[in-house]
Amino acid sequence: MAAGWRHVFKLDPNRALSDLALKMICLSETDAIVVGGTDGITFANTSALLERIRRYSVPCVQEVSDLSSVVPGFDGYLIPTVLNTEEMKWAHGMHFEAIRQYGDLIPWERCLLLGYVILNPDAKVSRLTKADALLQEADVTAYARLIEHLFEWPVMYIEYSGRFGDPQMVLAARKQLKRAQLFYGGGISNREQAEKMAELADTVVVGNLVYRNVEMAVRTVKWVQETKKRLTEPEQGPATDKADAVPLEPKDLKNDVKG
Ligand SMILES: CC(C)=CCC/C(C)=C/CC/C(C)=C/CC/C(C)=C/CC/C(C)=C/CC/C(C)=C/CC/C(C)=C/COP(=O)(O)OP(=O)(O)O
Ligand SMILES: O=P(O)(O)OC[C@@H](O)CO
Ligand SMILES: [Mg+2]
Repeated sequence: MAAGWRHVFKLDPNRALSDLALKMICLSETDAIVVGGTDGITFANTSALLERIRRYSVPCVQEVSDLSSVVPGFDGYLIPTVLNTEEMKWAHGMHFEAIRQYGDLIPWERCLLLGYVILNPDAKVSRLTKADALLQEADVTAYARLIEHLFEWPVMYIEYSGRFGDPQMVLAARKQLKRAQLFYGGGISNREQAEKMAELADTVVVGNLVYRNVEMAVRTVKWVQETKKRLTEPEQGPATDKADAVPLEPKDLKNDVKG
């Protein structure tokens, strides 16, 4: 579901967004919109936001943080699980309860597990989940290895929600992840920050900036996409002067033929 996402916006149903700002976000050419937040998320405000986003063709998924606010009709469902918490309910307790009650109704093929490592101790989500957010690089390395090799989860999410994170921490995760997709989110507010995290993470999440400066938020799409393009497309060498180029001999061509 999320494969190929380079940039996503996370919109909070508990915050006001004008029609114009929403239009700018939906037409920004971001890869997807994630609807979710930590507090004040209800069925009513989530469905109202989904209805407004559905005026546009951008893919839209819900990040489930509370079972009572799951709304049918999203393209997919992101299911967070927190690794660096000591409270079992945020790791898999609430998930167990959800599946115990509604297991027959869950569209599994449209659900994607996000393995959160929360690194900002002052974030709401950190306080909510009682995360041990004061980690060392070696801890992040270990969590990344756990996700990549033992759990074989699809996504590791480095979460700094509300403040820009330490690129060294993201790099520590990056070095371990080949199969799993790396999400980064937290405090992206300018070009330098967007480009830095786009160099390290597979998917960059922009949230609060939408509510502070929507024009700047829209520009992060281009900065992330251009950084990714620069990293994947080999640099063009100096143009060859055709007059100096040595023509291929028939034997060279023959050597190229397989079989
Ligand atoms: C019929 C139909 C559509 C069915 C779908 C059913 C479905 C998808 C079921 C899901 C099954 C399932 C296993 C659900 C899990 C249930 C659950 C409640 C799990 C708990 C998830 C969890 C660990 C939540 C903790 C909070 C968290 C990690 C939130 C992430 C989002 C986040 C950090 C947002 C930023 O929040 P914000 O408010 O913006 O914060 P700031 O103030 O810092 O900006
Ligand atoms: O809101 P910001 O700080 O941009 O963080 C984005 C996202 O990671 C929040 O879950
Ligand atoms: Mg927020």
